[in-house]
Amino acid sequence: MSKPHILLLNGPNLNLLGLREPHIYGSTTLPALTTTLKSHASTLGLHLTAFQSNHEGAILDHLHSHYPQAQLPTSQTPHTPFDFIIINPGALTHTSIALRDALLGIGVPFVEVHVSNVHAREEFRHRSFLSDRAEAVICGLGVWGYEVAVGFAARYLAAKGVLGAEGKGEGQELG
Ligand SMILES: O=C1C[C@@](O)(C(=O)O)C[C@@H](O)[C@@H]1O
Repeated sequence: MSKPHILLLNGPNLNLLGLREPHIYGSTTLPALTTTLKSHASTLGLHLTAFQSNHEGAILDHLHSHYPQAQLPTSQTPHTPFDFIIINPGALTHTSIALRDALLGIGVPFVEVHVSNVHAREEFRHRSFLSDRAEAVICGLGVWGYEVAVGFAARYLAAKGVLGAEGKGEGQELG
């Protein structure tokens, strides 16, 4: 069985992770985080690819690339289908019906991650256009939240039979 494909999708301004407002988002950069997550995913039997964009349309195009038959901009080639998505949509969380529609359109299960506790911040950050359709929402754990999401993805895919027993990785026999 080939490794299930997890997409790590980061939205606007998350390329500035580790640099922007470190008192809120910490000091880990996106490249460093991505390296850690790829290796964590691999230990769990998953193949993780990462995409970040500051452009809503580019994010939608990337999600649409799930469908090889979709009409994509000529510059974009189709990707292998995703089995699971870990998404931090940044500010698009609070504004983008188009992103919600794209995620629901491709029908791939996803977890919504926020580095900060959005509920302890400005009121406009309390609303999400995605949370009610997410398998889970993780917020306020710092960048560790992404690692938790990878662990969740492994368990979720194992429960669905997409990830073989050899790839479950985490956990131990009890009793
Ligand atoms: O860009 C971001 C980052 C964020 O998604 C987070 O990870 O905490 C929270 C959003 O409100 C904000 O716009």
